[in-house]
Amino acid sequence: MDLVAQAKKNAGHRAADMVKDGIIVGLGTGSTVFFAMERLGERIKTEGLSILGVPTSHQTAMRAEEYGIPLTTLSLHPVLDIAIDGADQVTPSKQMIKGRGAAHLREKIVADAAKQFVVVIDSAKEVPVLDAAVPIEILPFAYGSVCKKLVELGGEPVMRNGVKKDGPVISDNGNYIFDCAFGKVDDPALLESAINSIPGVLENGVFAKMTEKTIVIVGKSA
Ligand SMILES: O=C[C@H](O)[C@H](O)[C@H](O)COP(=O)(O)O
Repeated sequence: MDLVAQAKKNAGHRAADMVKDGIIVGLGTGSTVFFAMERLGERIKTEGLSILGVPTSHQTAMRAEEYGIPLTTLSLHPVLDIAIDGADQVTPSKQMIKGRGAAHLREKIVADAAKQFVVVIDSAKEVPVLDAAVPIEILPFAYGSVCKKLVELGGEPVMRNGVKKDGPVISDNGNYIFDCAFGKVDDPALLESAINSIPGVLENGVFAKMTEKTIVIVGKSA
């Protein structure tokens, strides 16, 4: 396992070890949170840990099945005790950009529903200022008018295309994903609200308003 994967595993396992018996856990999407889920699966088998997970993507639901983590829904459990998730960039004030895997719409819903948001990263994700392109989930019907408004906001929206599929990535919710560069983001909360105020935007990957309940775990590789 390379050093980055070791750091991700360390972060994921530390987050999973924070999980107490009998709680409801939001399960994010991505390579780092999958290490947390792997460890939760081990704890279920070896310690008899009893939890229910709320998955944020089809892939996470499949991984949960593989690791033996029982699942529930937000309709049955609208309040979660904890959500564990990865991120693409995180600042010292715990504002972040997420959505490399196009799962940020459900991830933000699940994080918002959780009392505590535990973010697991390796040190390459730590940045002084957010500057990555912001993933934005857009209703296909509205992508033209939304892109025009994003340009007016100072962004450069680029449709995310499939790797082993021609044409646009279609999210788990049936929508398009655009990656929109804004350069350095001086006020992430303002940008998050401005993007979401455009009709046709379902959600964007700036997570700037959950800092109080957020704990960031930066994994170590040794
Ligand atoms: O849509 C994907 C998510 O926001 C991921 O949590 C994020 O991209 C981090 O993924 P990874 O842990 O694989 O770097």
